[in-house]
Order: sequence, then C-alpha cells, then structure tokens
Amino acid sequence: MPEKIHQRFDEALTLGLLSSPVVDKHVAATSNIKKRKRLLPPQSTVPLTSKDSPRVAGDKPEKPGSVISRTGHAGLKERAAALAPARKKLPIWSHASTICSGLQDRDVMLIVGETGSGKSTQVPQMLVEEPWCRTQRLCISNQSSQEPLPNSVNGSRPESLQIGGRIAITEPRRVAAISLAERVAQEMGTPLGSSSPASTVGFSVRFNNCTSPSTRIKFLTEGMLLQEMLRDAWLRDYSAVVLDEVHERGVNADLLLGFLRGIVTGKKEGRGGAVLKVVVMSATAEMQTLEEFFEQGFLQESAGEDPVAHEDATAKIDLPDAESEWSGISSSDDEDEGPRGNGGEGPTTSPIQHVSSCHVEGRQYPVTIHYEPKPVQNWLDAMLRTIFHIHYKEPLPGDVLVFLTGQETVETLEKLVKEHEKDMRADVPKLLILPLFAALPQDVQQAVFQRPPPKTRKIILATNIAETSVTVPGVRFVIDCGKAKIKHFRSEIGLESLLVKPISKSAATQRMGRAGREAPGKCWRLYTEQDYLDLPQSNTPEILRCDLSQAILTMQARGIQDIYGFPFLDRPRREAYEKALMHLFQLGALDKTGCINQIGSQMAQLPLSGALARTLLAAIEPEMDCVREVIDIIACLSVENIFLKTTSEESKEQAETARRAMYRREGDHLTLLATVQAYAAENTDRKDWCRRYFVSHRAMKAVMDVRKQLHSLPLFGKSLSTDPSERSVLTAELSACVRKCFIQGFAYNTALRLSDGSYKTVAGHQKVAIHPSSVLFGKPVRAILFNEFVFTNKSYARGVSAVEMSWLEDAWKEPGLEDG
Ligand SMILES: Nc1ncnc2c1ncn2[C@@H]1O[C@H](COP(=O)(O)OP(=O)(O)OP(=O)(O)O)[C@@H](O)[C@H]1O
Repeated sequence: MPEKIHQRFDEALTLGLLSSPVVDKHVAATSNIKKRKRLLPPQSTVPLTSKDSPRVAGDKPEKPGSVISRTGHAGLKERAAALAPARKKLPIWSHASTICSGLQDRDVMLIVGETGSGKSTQVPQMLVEEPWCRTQRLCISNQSSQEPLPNSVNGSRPESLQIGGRIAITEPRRVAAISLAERVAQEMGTPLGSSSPASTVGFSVRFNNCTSPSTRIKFLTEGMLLQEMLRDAWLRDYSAVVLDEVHERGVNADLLLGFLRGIVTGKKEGRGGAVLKVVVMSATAEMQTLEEFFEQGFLQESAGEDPVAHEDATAKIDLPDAESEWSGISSSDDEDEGPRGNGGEGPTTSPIQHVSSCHVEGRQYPVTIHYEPKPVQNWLDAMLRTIFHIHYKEPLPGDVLVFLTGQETVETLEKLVKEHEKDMRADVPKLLILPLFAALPQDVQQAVFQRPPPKTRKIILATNIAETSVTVPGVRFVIDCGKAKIKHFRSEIGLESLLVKPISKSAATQRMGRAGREAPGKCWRLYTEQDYLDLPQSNTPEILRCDLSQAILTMQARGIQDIYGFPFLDRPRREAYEKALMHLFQLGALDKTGCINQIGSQMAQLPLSGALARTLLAAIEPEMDCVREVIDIIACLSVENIFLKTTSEESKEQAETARRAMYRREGDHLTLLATVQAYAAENTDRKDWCRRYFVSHRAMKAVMDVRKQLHSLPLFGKSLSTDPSERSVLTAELSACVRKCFIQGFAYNTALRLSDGSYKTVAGHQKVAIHPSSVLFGKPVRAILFNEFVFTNKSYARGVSAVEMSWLEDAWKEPGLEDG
C-alpha cells in the first residue's frame, strides 16, 4: 500500500472520520417489512388533489447549475476538499488497504459490495497512485507482440513502447460512464476530460471521446473498450481495467472477461511483460464462479494452453453440417436450472491462489422497502398514485426515480403525471418531470443530474438505464414496476425482440439502491413481497439469450480463430454459434472457410449494430452510391422516434395531413429520409417546423448530431459532403438503391405476403403483421423488409419498406442459406 494512502487513512482514522459501516437493518429484512405500516393500502386511491402539502425540510434545494457556479467561485480543489469528508464515510473506504495490498500481490481482484458502498467512484482513485500504475517504457519484439491477438500489431522491428499509466473503468451504459467521470473529476479536483490538458479524469462513449493526454482515470462503456481492443489488443494504454457492474452480464462484459483473462493469465509479451491488473466489481455477482473462471485461466496457462491466445490453424469454424464435438455444459435451454458453468471447463479443484477478493459490507444509508399487499392490475395507474402519494406526503428535498419498462411507458406516464399536475393546488411544490431512456440525446439524459429549482420535486421517469452505477443527486425515493424489456433471440425464427419480463432479485436490489445514496431512502415495489421472493436471483446472461452474430464478429475481428474455445463464463449452445455463423455468412462478413473477411472487419469497426453496419457498407458500393441517404436513415433509427405520438383522433388526423408531404409510398425508410432532408433544408425556424409537422425537435437535433458523427467516420475520408442542407432528389432509382442496401443488412428481416394478407418471414417462416405505426399499415405490398420484430399482442414488423421479389432472390442467393 503506498505511503499516501496509508497517510490519508491514518489521518482519517485519527480524526474519527472512518465511521463503521452502517448496516442497514431495514433492507432485505423481510420479516420486518411485514410489520411495517404500509403507506399504500390495498388498491388505495390516494387523492390526487389532496389538500396535504409536502413538508419542506430545513435544507434548501440548490439552484440548477449551482454546483458549477460554486465550483467556479471556490475552485476545483476547494470543491474536492468539501467532498472529502463524505467520501471517507463510504463503507469501501475502510477496505482501501485490503484492495491496494491485494492488487500488489495478485493481478486479479474481485470486489463485491452493496449498492452505494463506493465501488465505482473510490476504487479507481485508490489504485491510480499505486506503483504498478505508472507508465513504463518497454522494448517489445514484433514476434512476441503478435500474441494474444494476431492482428493487433504492425511493423517488424522491436519497438520501444510506453505501457500503462491509465486505469479503465467500464460501465454497461453511457449515462453511468459520463456521470461517474464527472463525479470522480469533482472528487479529485480536476477538470473533466477534454476541457483541459491538465485533466486526469475522462470518459469515452459512442461518438464522444472526452479525454486528454493526461487522463489517468477513464470511464468508458464496455463497447468502447472492445472497440479500443481492435486498435490495441494488449490494452497498452492501461495498467488496470476495472469491470464495473458485472452482475448485469451483458454480452460485452462477458467478452471483456474472456479477453482480459487471456491477457492477465498469459505472458504479456505484447506489453513487454508489464502486468495488467484486472478488478471485477459487482453488487451481487457470484464470487466463486468468477474466482474459478480466472483460476482456470491461470491453470490452463501453466499447463501450456491459452484459449484466447493461441493461433490454432486447425481450429477452424465448423459450419452447420460439421459433425458435432460439442462439450459445453451450459446451454440456453436449461439456463435457469442449477448453477451455471465456468465456460464449460468444470469446477477447479486447485487451491485459489491468483485471485484476491474483497467483500464490502454495508451501505451508507438505509432504504425502507414498501411492497404492494396484493398484485396490482394496472401498474401505470399504481405508479401515478404512488408518485402523487410521495409528493403529498414526503418532505422536500426528495426527488423520485421511477423505473419503467421502455420509452413508450415513460412517455405515457409523463403525459399522465402532467395531466394530474394541473389539478394540484398552487401552494403545493411544483413537479419537474424528466424522462430518461437510452435513445435520448446525451444532453437530455444529463439534465436529470441537475438540481431542480427551489420548491420543486424532480420526478425522473427512467428505464433500466438508471439501474446501476448512477447516483442522481437529490433522489430519496424509488418506485419500481418490477419489469424490464429484455432482449430475447428466438433462434428457430432467427429474430431478436425485446420482451417485457419480470426483473431479477439482483436488479430489484440495484433499483432500490438508487435511493439511500445521500440520505435514508424509501423504495416502493409495485409488486407483492411474495412476487419478489419468486424472482430469479440474477439476470440470465445476455450471451445465452441473444443473437451471437455480433459477439462472433467481435471475437474474430480481435483475432480469435477458435471461437468455440473462447472462455465464456457461461458458454452458449453450439446451435446458437451455428445460427450466428450462418447469419454472418449471409451478411457477407465471413469467407467460405468461416473466417472474417474485409467486410466483416469493416463492420466490426463501425459504431453500429452488424445489420446497420452492413447496410452502410452496401451504400458505399459504386452501384448503390447512396451513402448520404442511408446515413440519414440510420441516424433516425439510432435515436428516439422522430414522429410525435398523437393520442386524440383529432391530433392524429392533423398530424397525418401535415406529414403527408413527407410520407413515401415505398415505406418508412424513405419517409424518414424525406423528413430529415426537409428538416435540414429548413433555415428559418426549425423548432416551429417541427411543431407544424408533428415531429420531435429533440429527436431531430439528435439525428443531426448522429448524422454529423457518421459523416466524419474514417471510412469515408473527406469524401462526404457535410453541407447539412444538401438534398437528394428521390428518384425511383435512388429509392430502390436505398432499400437494396437495407436488404443487405436486414435479409433475415424480410417477409412475403400470403394469400390471406398476412406476411411470413423468408428465413424463419414467422407470421408478422405490419405495425400500425408504419406508413405501409393497411397498404398491402408483395414483400417487405423491416428493422424490428416486436411482440405485443401479436408479432409485428416495425420500420417497414416495400421491396421487390427479385431483390430478395438476390439477397438469398448465397449457397446453403435458402432454408434459413
Ligand atoms: N453524482 C453524485 N452526486 C452526489 N453523490 C454521489 C454522486 N456519485 C456518487 N455519489 C456518492 O458516492 C456514493 C458511492 O457511489 P458509488 O457509485 O461509488 O457506489 P457503488 O458502490 O459503485 O454503487 P452502485 O454499485 O450502486 O453503483 C453514493 O452513494 C453517493 O453518496
């Protein structure tokens, strides 16, 4: 443990600043919960125009932006000093010496700690001054630098390279990466990211790299670290990688675990032997499984195997007709039955010796949980009641964070709350309602972190993007609907969709943990206690329920030839690999031997899904030549719905009439294009233009932003015009080219019309109907392509365009693909 940390700790201890962890007796003490008085009686209807006003407690809410102004006045260092006492009270603080010394002795550490114990903000700060975290200049021979990922290094002579000096902390979502970077920069008294060359804390998310040459602590999304590994598979910039919120078990986290295990357990030739420390953090992860996973890697390395590193020419990909030699033990069919495996390698019996661990007990503030006495029939209605119950009964300051399932439910509730707000008495504090979902632009997402105006309560209506790692200042109350949209791939029909499903216990704990971060909190679960007890312990890893195409592309682009040997914590079924390989083959991303080709490599480098990346690459082809048009459509598909939702029949009709000029009979893709181009050509008042055409101004601003980012991709060099108002003449030929490009990316999402008027997908023979939101709804065409498969009361195709049969025949010409 470095001297500095010892000193800081000793001082803190002497001053009595290190309070013993506050053990929350309320949380999860389910027997106590029954005895507690329920604030919401069964199906109670809390009057929405209650005469009770919230009690306003002593401390005044700050003005919006007051943090910034205070920072401006008092200086960054002063602000950091003001935050120090609170940091020292965090439960993790008393574990600093265990964490630092554990990582001096060993290269892998697992940290499990309750929500709000200080993992994400404090661990990077504890490690950054460690001796092993200094930059080193080392000589690396070309031969050795070819491992573990063969395509990672250029040049033929030994090179002297700078290794390490930075810590990467990965987050599953950009909103967490950005807000944590901001917080840690404040705590360290440094400017953030690219705002100053002296900044030591930064972040990197899609389309926004906010770092400086002196960045030492870098928060980034898991996807961004995988992108960085394309350029440098050895992660030479870093001395440590901290994987945060691993219990979420997204595909990218699982890929990172496998890649990092390869580096940390190997000889690290490409790093000149410099160690890479790996810290895996979670509130609830199964520690033993992770320990076994890493120990197994060390064991294999000492036995001369290296599943990630080796370049085994014989380990080529088996296409579906190959004989099965499958020995994986974990499968998506029985994913919820019994403990999951450690990559199919069986439990290790060796003594644990390479991995250290740290359990951080306790949270800073208690959170009281309220359950519903009986199942709620209409949880949106229950949400509304609970929001106003809190507003009338609970003191200010005390903002509310509400967890909903998706953009649609967020917008519906937003409207309902606004309607009911009109009935509030004038002396009742105001509400500031803020939506928070993934498709929102970054600045709108970040608005939730601002303090509300005085005598105003912030109500944040969020999806599960606010579930982990996020501290929203002011939030004391959480309302949890107990559901989330979960990605689910149905391999038999080859389509992925988002389904609304109950969350896991671990997700419920995370949601609850968003309260109680600055003061004691309360969490209303809109389900019964028994429903909670019946929830699965943890989320089913995404790798077991998603289309593996993207994961395989990621592996292959990073030089993994034996994709079946890649060390996944939970290994998907062989069938899932085979389906994904077929899909990649159809996309043209693999050659006939199953190895990644140039198209595949380019796809992997683009910050887009595989399907959109393929569409974009098709648009560059000289015979298509419609890249600017395709970019405009992709930009629309990357943000929230650009068309405003209409509810009344009257407004629906008005919107239909106004938008008619943009509607294209070819379908939604060309309609989006026409709308973007009309908006871009508007030079006087774009906001007013949006109002007249029932288009979301917020969404259009985001479209223009994504459009700009895509125009500046290195793929295009300087060849793309950046004149925003340049308009295409939408000829029949151009319209056909655009749709042909989308077929290249979305061939699996194509369907033919049957005699009864319904549609059946070409690949999976799944019946689908055109979604009512499509301009083609009620307008039969022979064949369609669509962007999304959604299942509500029936299966729908959303984002639909008409296509020619001959185009589909061309798309499905490749050998062996006709039977899907
Ligand atoms: N932006 C912020 N504003 C105010 N306080 C914050 C902020 N970020 C963190 N904190 C404080 O620091 C504490 C620790 O946060 P941190 O994110 O490090 O915890 P954690 O253990 O990683 O929690 P989780 O696993 O729930 O993300 C919070 O409980 C809160 O008191």
